[in-house]
Amino acid sequence: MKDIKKYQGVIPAFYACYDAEGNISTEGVKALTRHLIAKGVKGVYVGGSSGECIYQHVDERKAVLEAVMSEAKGKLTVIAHVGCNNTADSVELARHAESVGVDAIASIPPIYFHLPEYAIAKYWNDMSAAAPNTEFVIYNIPQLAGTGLTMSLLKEMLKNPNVVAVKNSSMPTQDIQMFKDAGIAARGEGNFVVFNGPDEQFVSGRVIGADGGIGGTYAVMPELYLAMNDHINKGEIEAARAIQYDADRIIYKMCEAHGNLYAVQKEILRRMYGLELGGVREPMPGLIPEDEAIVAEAQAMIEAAIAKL
Ligand SMILES: CC(=O)N[C@H](C=O)[C@@H](O)[C@H](O)[C@H](O)CO
Ligand SMILES: CC(=O)C(=O)O
Repeated sequence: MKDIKKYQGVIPAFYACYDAEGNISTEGVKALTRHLIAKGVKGVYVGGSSGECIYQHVDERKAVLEAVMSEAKGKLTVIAHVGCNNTADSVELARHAESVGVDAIASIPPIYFHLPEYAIAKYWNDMSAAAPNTEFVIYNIPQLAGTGLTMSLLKEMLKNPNVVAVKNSSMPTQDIQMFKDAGIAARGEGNFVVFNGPDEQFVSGRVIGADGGIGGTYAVMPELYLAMNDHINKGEIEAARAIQYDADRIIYKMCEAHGNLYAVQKEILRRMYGLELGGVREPMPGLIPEDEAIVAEAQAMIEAAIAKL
């Protein structure tokens, strides 16, 4: 691990940014990047679930990453999720990500077919080989990917020296401990990172050993996660927990909408900051008029929680 510090902290998952026609808006991407820099986050996780990666073409994903890099270079840690559902496209994105100078690449396992572990390892290692000077982050999100990271697969991946981290989105926080322990056993203290995935348990994840967090709701309320992180660093667990409860209530409220969570969050960013990031790509459901009250309520809850800090 060259520099563990760049992974310690709050790393929002970047939202897909579209124009009114549903095409990629590089202006939106740049504006969101500048917005997050101004909020003081540690980095961004580009092209993951929140980036609607599985609904975007390879060329679109390259354009998004280039637009992020044009604003973020030297200011943010950039982790580019490059997984596609076939190896060739993933390898192409990995090579491209290294060429634009990201800090790390990341990938989910292959989805739909439940492939043997040796095939998953080869898929990840092929991407990593296409970005040989770039660190690699395993994205474990079994409830969506359909395949979970096992200890044997992690041990196999640790043979690749570029594998420096797991972004863990499984729900048991115990998984963070197990992955961290195995990583440190192989690499030594300070040389392996685990990111907390579920935003609803950011505090728990950090307390059990996550070095930082990557999350889909950080970008809409970074102040809350930055404050939780500061409190944890100071050992102020009760204060961190109180903010976690606020964040969780806000997440549950946003999830009440008919429209997808990402659509709700982009609409809130539009209302709070004038950021024009568009909607979500089908088949994800967009907002409907009945969502108006939920969006307004969630925005008010975010503003109230920030005002309490
Ligand atoms: C399953 C899923 O999408 N997990 C995300 C990443 O880990 C989280 O950041 C969620 O978006 C967040 O916790 C809201 O439920
Ligand atoms: C939430 C998250 O980490 C992602 O968008 O991939």
